[in-house]
Amino acid sequence: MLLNLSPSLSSLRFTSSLPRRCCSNRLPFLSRSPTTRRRFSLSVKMDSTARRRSAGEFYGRVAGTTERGFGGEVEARGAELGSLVLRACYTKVSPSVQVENPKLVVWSDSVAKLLDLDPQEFERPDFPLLFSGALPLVGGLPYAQCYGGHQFGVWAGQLGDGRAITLGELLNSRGERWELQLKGAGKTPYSRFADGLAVLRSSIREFLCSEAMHGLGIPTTRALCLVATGKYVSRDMFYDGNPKDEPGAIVCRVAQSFLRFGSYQIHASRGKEDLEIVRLLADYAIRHHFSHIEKMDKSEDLSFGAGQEGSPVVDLTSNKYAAWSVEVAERTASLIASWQGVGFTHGVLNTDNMSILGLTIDYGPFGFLDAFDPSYTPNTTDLPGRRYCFANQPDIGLWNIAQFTTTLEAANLISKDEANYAMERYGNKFMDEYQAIMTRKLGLAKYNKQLISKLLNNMAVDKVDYTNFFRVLSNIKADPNIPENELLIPLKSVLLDIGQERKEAWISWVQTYIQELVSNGIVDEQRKAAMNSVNPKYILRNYLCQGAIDAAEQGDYEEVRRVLRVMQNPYDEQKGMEKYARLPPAWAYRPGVCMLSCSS
Ligand SMILES: Nc1ncnc2c1ncn2[C@@H]1O[C@H](COP(=O)(O)OP(=O)(O)OP(=O)(O)O)[C@@H](O)[C@H]1O
Ligand SMILES: [Mg+2]
Repeated sequence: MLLNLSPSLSSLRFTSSLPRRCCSNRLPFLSRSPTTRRRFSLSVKMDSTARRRSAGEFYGRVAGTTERGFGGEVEARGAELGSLVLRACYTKVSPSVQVENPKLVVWSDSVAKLLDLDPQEFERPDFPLLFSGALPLVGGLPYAQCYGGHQFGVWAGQLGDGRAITLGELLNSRGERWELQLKGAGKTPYSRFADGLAVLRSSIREFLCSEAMHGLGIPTTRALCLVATGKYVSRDMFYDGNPKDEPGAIVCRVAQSFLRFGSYQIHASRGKEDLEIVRLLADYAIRHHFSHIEKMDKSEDLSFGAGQEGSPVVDLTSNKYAAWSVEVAERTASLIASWQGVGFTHGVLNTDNMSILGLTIDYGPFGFLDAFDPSYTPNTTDLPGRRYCFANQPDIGLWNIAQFTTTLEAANLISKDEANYAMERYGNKFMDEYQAIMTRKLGLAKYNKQLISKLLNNMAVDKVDYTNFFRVLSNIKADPNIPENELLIPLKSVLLDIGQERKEAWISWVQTYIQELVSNGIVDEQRKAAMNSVNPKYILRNYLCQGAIDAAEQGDYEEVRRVLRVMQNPYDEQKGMEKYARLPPAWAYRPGVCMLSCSS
């Protein structure tokens, strides 16, 4: 039954979606058992230049672990246990979640604006029913996508969408395409062994972090609203064999597209008969999300590599897929550089969690750095090898791009040279962006590798808070005559418990920093304003999420809403909100707060 909707929700303009011929409901053979599945292994080819240029080595030195490697074989979660959906990239399926007096926990007015949705619609009594999927949206065309991925470096086959159901794609008045997706809306043909549901705890984390990342200016999937279903879901949060009933919830997330690297990999993995789908999906993505590539001027000379010894010419105007792979590589590089800038550690950088639009996607066991620690990983599953730790993210991005370009190569869309070229561009883009970001964080006019490297080294040794340090750094004056015993005064709130020897190391660093500032010649006040516009005062530390979760699990949603408001403007001083800039309290170190599992 369709509800008689008020003008705003009912006037959302849903549009056509993924290629119709790739819908499993149109195919005679839907699925087969996993026993007949093929094995898929892609070797990783890292272009040596790209690798050299990535920042991992840099962090590696800081951590004193130049030898990195992505070791620690962790068993890939989600081995194929369900049936496989073949020769299709999506299946029409409707949300099937059970609800009992569902409640709207939190919502985002700014996402409503993206969709041209009247914010008053959040007050509709049937809103929680519509956005838990219990009632259908007029004009919606719900479906779940098929994708696979490498998990912890191991090919894991078909994975999703196991619990995310797209309600449809909207066109807003500016002609932008926005996909609405419910995460935790019930089983799909891709759910394998699991229940298709999500809990309030993980949904609050996803909602808050999506909007916090947007507030920081970092590309991300967005979140329109979060509904508590009123039903309980069983989860073994610590994987200790003691599952607990937790309140269920559903986030409605929004992005221009949720296509992932794994959306392409799955079809390449299935050999000849599915390669056509790789091409169709690539055409779809380019047409709708990279249309400038299709319009590229063929007369423009975009040849690269000519004249350099041993590097073949790559002409991006002659192959749109090559141009596309370069853009995906560069967007990924920019994204990861921006994560490094704010200390964000994703926690599960599997290829199924890599967006082709360069968005942050899948807020599972993520964490922002508190004390600077290059080897920090927030994910307990990642602990043996720390494959996804903070310092490894740039290299993992490249590893994932290597999987993506290998996929396009397997589908005969790009050549080996073009694949190598995309990886090289990843490395260059990452270093350019990373250097620019760190230069801005320090308020410098030009990149100073030694100064930054020394700083990170000092921060690692003294476990200095990554966010608060850069915020107070802007208080340093570019005055070479400040007496030595006063040099650390502006930093005293962040240099805690350091002995005389370490004080000397910091004084020496501050002296060099001041010399650099003096030679840059930027007026102190101007520099301070510029630095405060890139160094956030507020960051979504895991303990802040936990405070909001604890209250929400008791039925009080005010704290979630307050944290959202603070994180929407992370660069502003906000009166009365200083407590949200504090370091984690002792209770934050209990299991499940700063260190999380994938159980959600
Ligand atoms: N409770 C669940 N029921 C069914 N499928 C699930 C469930 N939890 C995870 N999955 C599926 O397992 C795959 C890998 O898990 P991951 O932790 O990345 O999931 P996720 O948080 O649901 O993903 P995303 O935010 O990327 O959509 C995903 O494709 C996801 O759809
Ligand atoms: Mg995921």
